[in-house]
Amino acid sequence: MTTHISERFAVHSDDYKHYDTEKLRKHFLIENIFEADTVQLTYTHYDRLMVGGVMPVNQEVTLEPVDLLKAEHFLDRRELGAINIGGAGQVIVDGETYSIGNKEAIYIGATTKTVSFKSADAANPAKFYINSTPAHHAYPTKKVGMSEANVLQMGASETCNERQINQLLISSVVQTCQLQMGMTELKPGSIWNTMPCHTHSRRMEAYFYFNVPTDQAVCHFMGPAHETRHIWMHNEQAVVSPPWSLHSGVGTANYTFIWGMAGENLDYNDMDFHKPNQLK
Ligand SMILES: O=C[C@H](O)[C@@H](O)CC(=O)C(=O)O
Ligand SMILES: [Zn+2]
Repeated sequence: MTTHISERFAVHSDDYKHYDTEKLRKHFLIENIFEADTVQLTYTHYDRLMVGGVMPVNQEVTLEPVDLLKAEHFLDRRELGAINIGGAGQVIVDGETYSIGNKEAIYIGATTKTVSFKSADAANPAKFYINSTPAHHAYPTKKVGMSEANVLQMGASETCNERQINQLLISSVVQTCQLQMGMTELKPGSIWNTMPCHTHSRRMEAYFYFNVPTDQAVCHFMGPAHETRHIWMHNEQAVVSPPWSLHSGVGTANYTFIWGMAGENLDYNDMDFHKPNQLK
């Protein structure tokens, strides 16, 4: 069993505008989320949000403390959210087993000592996409399925942005210190997410795109509204959105993505909107 962890420092928007494709990808794109029987993590210095994935195949995979945290247990001063995008799985938290199926989430509170992940069937493994943030209060661990989620219908087919936003780890559903997570599903024929787009300098955000057909891609947009850039993304890749950046994408087919946020305010709606005809 292995943990792969890398560290990403924060970028200033004045620097970002001079980046070429390679440098943009190096600093913002996270290409490898799932590797069999491995904990894959990226420690970002955007609100210290960690982005990663666990895909248990042949064994139970344990979340082990990493040297970067200098903590006895991974979650001593952190909270964690996981959403399963694969087959049926289990998350074992301090000896208690939670069954987490496809599109289901679990919130794991700070001071938890042990966390491990299992798949029900190695031929159809669970894939837990993970976000973890610093936390200074221990809220209870809670499973959140689609029946507990707060579901929003957004957009319209005329503007190619008809989508369902499943707010899973949101303050009306589960108590967290700063983490918010959910999953947005684009309807067939709709390809634009988060359009009209927005910023929220109180919080950073990370997007994880999946259910992207192998011969298709998603063009993700970032930057201040007057200075946008794009990153072409493939299936099961994540992208970090700094507090100064909008985050929106257009696919060559419909797709699904998980959004996760950290920082100030647990108010999902406190966004500053940018109309399409204001973008540059
Ligand atoms: O701050 C909130 C996030 O950017 C996403 O939840 C937006 C989103 O899923 C969408 O509009 O499709
Ligand atoms: Zn946002």
